[in-house]
Formats: sequence, C-alpha cells, structure tokens
Amino acid sequence: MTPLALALLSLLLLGTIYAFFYIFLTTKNGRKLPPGPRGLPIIGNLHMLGTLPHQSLHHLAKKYGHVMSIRLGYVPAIVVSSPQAAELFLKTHDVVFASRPKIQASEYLSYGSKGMAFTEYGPYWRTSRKWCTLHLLSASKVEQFAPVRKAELGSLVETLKKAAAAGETVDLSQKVGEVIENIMFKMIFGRSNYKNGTFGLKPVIEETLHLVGAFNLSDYVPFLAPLDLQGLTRRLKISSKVVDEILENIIDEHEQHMTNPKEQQLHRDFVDVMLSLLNKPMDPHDEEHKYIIERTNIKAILLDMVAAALDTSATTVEWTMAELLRHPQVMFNVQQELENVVGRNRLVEESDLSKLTYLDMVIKESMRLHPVGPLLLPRESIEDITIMGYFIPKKSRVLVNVWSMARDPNVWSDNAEAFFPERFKDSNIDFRGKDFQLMPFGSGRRGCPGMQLGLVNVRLALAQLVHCFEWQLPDGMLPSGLDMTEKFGLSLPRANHLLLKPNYRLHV
Ligand code: HEM
Repeated sequence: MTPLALALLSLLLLGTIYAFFYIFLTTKNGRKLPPGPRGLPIIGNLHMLGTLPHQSLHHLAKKYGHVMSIRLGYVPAIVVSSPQAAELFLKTHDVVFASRPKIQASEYLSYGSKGMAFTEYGPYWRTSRKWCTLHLLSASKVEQFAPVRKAELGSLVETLKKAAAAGETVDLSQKVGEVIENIMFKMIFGRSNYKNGTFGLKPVIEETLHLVGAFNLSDYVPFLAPLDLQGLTRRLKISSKVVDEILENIIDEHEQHMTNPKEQQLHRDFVDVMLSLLNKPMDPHDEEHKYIIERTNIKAILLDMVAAALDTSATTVEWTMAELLRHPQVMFNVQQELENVVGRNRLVEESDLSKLTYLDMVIKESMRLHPVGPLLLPRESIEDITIMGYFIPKKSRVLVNVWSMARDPNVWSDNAEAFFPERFKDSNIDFRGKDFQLMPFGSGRRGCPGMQLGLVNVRLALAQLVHCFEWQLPDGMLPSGLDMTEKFGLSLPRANHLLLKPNYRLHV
C-alpha cells in the first residue's frame, strides 16, 4: 500500500471514530444530551479550554447555551452558566450532584480521598463534614480566634506604617498572603512561626493548589496516565511526600505537648481538637469515631483546611483592593463609612464589622466579579438524570461557571461587567448560596463550610487596610492602567502582584 493510501485510510479510520464519538456525545441511547461544541478524537474538547478555562467556557456557552455538554477526554462534562440552571443542579437535584470526581491530585494529596473537599458523596464525607462544621468551623470556634486576628492584623498595620514613613512601595499581595497564612496557621496548627526551613508548608500548598487546579490529562484520558505527559504525577508524588513529612512532624509535636485537654479547651487548635477525637475511648455507637479514626484522616482533613483557607481569603482581599484602587469614589465611600462608624482615633474592631454595610456591598461586588472558584469545585453526578429535557449520564462532571453568570446582562443588566457595589443597595441578594446568581461560596450540600471564617478574615483585613491607609499606585500609574489579568488554578488569583504605596491616615 502506498504512503498516500495509508494516510487516507488512517484519516478515514479517525473520521469514523470521531463520528462515533460525536454521535455518542450528542445522544445516548436515543436520549438527547445538552448541546455543545464538537470535540476531537480522544481529547474531546480539552484543547478548547486554554489557560483560562472559565473564560473559554463562558464564550462557548454564549454559542451553545447555559447548559452545555463538552467532553474532557473520555469524561462527559456539563457546564452550567445560568442561575436558573444552577438552581436545578444545586438545589432541586442537589443529592444527584453532591459527589466529587476522583482525581489523581486528591488521590495523592488527600491520602486516597480521606479528606472532605474531594471525597465522594457518602457516609464518610457526611460524617467528616458534620464533625468539622461542629468542632472546627463553628461560629464559636471562629470567635475564639478573634484575638489572633487582631494581633496579626495589628502587626501588619505596624509594618505598613513603617513602609509609609519611609515612602516605600509594598507588595500588598504578599503582605496579605502572609497575614492570612499566619492567622490560619495559628488556628490550624497553633503557631505561625513554622517558617524558615523547618515548616515551609506555604510553598508546598501553592504547588498543591496548582496541581489540584490543573486540568490533568491523566484524569481524562486514563490510558495516557502512565506516560505522565504533563509531568504532574511526578510533581504530585514529590508534593505529597513533603506535605506528609511536615504534617507528621506537626502531629508528633502536638502529641508530645498535649497536656490536660480541659486546660486548653478554649484555644485548642485544629490539630489538638482532632487528636482528642483520635484519643477518645472507642464507642461503637459514635459515628464520628467510626470514620475518623486514623492519623491519615486527620492529615487529609488538615490539608483540606489549609488548602481551602489560605488562598481563598487572601485572593478576595487582593481583588477587592485592586477594584478599590480602580474606583477612587468607591474607596472614598468605604473610608467615609469607616470614618462615621469608627472615627480616626482607634483601629477597627471585629465588633464594628456588622455596621459596615457599604463595605459588605463592596465585598459582594468584588466576589461577584472575581469569584475565588470560578467553576466552583467540580461535582460528579451519582445517577442518570434528565434535566430541562436533556439527558445527563451518571458520572458526568458538572462545572458551574459562576464567573460567567456574573457577566450575563440578562442577570445583572447592561452594567454586568462594571464594578458597581451600589447594585446591592436595597437588594435582598445574598451570597451565601441561596441566591443562584451570586454564589462565590457555592451552594447546597457541598457549599463552603468555612464561609463564616473566610468572611471575617476578608472583612477585617479590608476594613483595616482601607481605614488605616490611603493607597497610591506607584510611579504615577493611572487607576485605569492597573493590570487585572487572572491566573487560573484551584483559585483565581491576580496574575501579577499588587504593588502599592501606603500613607498612614489615622491619629493613633
Ligand atoms: C473567602 C473565602 C472562601 C471562599 C470564597 C470559599 C469558596 C468555596 C467554594 C466555591 C467551594 C466549593 C463549593 C461547591 O462546590 O459548591 C468551597 C468548598 C469548601 N471550602 Fe471554602 N471558601 C472560602 C474559605 C474557606 C475556609 C476559611 C475554609 C476552612 C478553613 C473553607 C473550607 C472549605 C471546604 C472544606 C470545602 C469543601 C466542602 C465539601 O466538599 O463538602 N473554605 N469553598
């Protein structure tokens, strides 16, 4: 056979496979799948995602609709891009979509999905979530750590004051990242000074988040997994080993120093709280004890907490500051509110936060346009279901594009893309998961359990930064010149750090 004939035959073969997959994609057993773009053989639509998948999916949804079918390698996926559809997936049929897909990253980093965030729907997830919500993330636990937030933010203000006096430009992204890290490490591990070599969890966490957020070919085209074409498996193995060593050291240290648990009742960090469960005498009727009984469970849950807490709050503060810099009138309004509620003779206290209603509108608007999880965390359907006349097969991946919904003029009117906090004036729209047009914390059973904690971190940090300082862009840069490029991962931070000049404005 000539080379030309061979090439033609291969093309024919590929075309047949492609046609087969296309028919397979658009109908299944005669049932209609949601519309979507044609994919390529084997990789499906993976090549269409680009470096900012939420944006690519936003553009595709304009053409194919707010319930769109794509194929990520061999995995069928549904992209939901309207509040009406989101309500059907996350509320009406919440249980069907309450699972998470098994991905390679969580297998390595969550000790075979023994954490909470990436664990499949079932009794283990239910129990660990209930336990964490009650013992680690409850309102009273968040409240107990108010002195830590006050001390850490107080020390940030002092550092920034010095920079202001010296006329320096500061890397605000880095400073905010550090302060949230210190607050959360104290809450989770009991201390923040694990830095400088002995601890070093932050860089590993950054790598972890990147690996979890990456579209890993091995998850979608399993037969390519052994080739590790993107090098992600190798990095996952290294990361999980480093993380494990660090967590083992921390737990050992806590075990050695655990005194009478009653003495520490008030300020027990997460490790202590979890170890006390491990050390409880076995009770066969105790559900929690039945499931969370091993050190690996504790390590996996701790890692979930660290990964979920650090970038989320810091990224929200960073984006909000950037928007305030780009909108001087909004910055002025926030400062006026702080002037009225707090004055200039003292620092903001946590008890002031409930009176800062304009600041709340600003945060809502910032989380609307810059959701930390633009596609939430991926869900997976646990059974076949028909929604809006479309067949959604079991084990479909569901991506809810909240980033796209924020830019939909049908939802937010013609100024959808503008930063305009006043849109929430006299409006009942809340962002806690009940209103499907605005859900930066997700919704339903898998919605964020750390919302209260995340919000208090964000509110207090922002109030402190805006109350204490005037902020200027360096080198005469104009507000409109501020770069707002995003970087996609598990969270959606700014691509470039925010560099600003502070000027202290209080009388204390
Ligand atoms: C501004 C701060 C935060 C934002 C914007 C945020 C956002 C989110 C989002 C979008 C999800 C996925 C929800 C879904 O699939 O419907 C999520 C899940 C989760 N978040 Fe948060 N989060 C924040 C802070 C925190 C904090 C401080 C913690 C804990 C220390 C936390 C722990 C978790 C956990 C454990 C899950 C997984 C829940 C599950 O799968 O059952 N989050 N978060």
